[in-house]
Amino acid sequence: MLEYQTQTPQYPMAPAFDAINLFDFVVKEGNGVKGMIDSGLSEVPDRYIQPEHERINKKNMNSHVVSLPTIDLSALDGPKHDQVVETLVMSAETLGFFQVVNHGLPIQLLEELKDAAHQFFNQPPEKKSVYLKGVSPSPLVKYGTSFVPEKEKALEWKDYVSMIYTSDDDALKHWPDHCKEVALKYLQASTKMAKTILEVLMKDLGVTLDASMAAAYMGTKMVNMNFYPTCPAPELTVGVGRHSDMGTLTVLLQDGIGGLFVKVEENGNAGKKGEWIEIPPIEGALVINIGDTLQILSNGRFKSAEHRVRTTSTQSRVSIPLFLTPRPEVKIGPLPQAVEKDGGTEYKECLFGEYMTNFFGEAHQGKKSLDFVKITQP
Ligand SMILES: O=C(O)CCC(=O)C(=O)O
Ligand SMILES: [Fe+2]
Repeated sequence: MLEYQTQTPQYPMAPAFDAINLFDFVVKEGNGVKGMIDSGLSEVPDRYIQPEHERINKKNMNSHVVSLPTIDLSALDGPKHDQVVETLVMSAETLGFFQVVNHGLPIQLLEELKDAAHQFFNQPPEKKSVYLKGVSPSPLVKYGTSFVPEKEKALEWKDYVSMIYTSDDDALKHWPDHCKEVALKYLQASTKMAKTILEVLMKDLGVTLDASMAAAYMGTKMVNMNFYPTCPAPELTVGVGRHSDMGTLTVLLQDGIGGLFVKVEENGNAGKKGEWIEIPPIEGALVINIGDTLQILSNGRFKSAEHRVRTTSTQSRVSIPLFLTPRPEVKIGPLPQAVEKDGGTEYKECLFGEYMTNFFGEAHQGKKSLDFVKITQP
């Protein structure tokens, strides 16, 4: 790993931020949280202070060590095949989060990817703000901060860049130079791995994942690079608020800093219902989580996990998710095989595009996104 140094502050003294000024500086002008910190800020501005119940402090974290399965994916091709399938299915049915090793992605690629993320965000603000929504030279690249800043009372302590995949050529043409090659390799290899995992999970539902289904449910691919600058008071802020991912599967590379927490939905090996447990950083591992779409397709059997990210005061953190989602025109609803097994349907059908519009329509609010299709019993 390279050593990272925060850039020399660009202002000798912290500018006096009032609320509007701050929003313009961070969000509209694209300085991001990183620009705010680099300007010499030493206190968390009001706009970033979370209400008490959303803060991530020692009190509402698990106190005991939990053991989460780390799955050796290469064992799917050997005598332990059935055992690995069982662990994958069990993890998807309970926590909705697991980690994989021997996943086929070279460790060096993962290191290069984290380095590329640091390099991108360590650029001066004007290099990043060219990709702001509305001015970006490409519809495939978007740089921003928080989740939906205009709709959020308290902003998230995070900057990001999103890269949408349409083809290899487009990626190499449009994605930022700093990360395009490595991000594309990550996307290609992770997609292949995620397809294997989806095949296993679908088979358990009695569904054979053919090429057209894979294209339907994982047809949109997007790599994000998240950057969480150091925070002077982590107990007052969140890196990402409580949410579930909207798509089918997410593959996530996190660095060694930690701070990703998942809510336990049902009592089980992983912990007690309602408890937040940390997905510990494991070198060389990738985190996989189930998104809302797979929960819907499986008629509620596989759990899209609620998760959130804590900030730290010591070092900037990076994470790089690959979101695999349906294309907007794809209809999502419980698969007939799952409904037949369960004798009833939990969710109504909708177009994924409609689901997405609703998802981005509000600030992060846990798993509320699923209410959009949930059938409520009279
Ligand atoms: O940074 C992380 O570990 C998770 C980020 C996340 O949940 C997301 O981008 O959806
Ligand atoms: Fe997420």
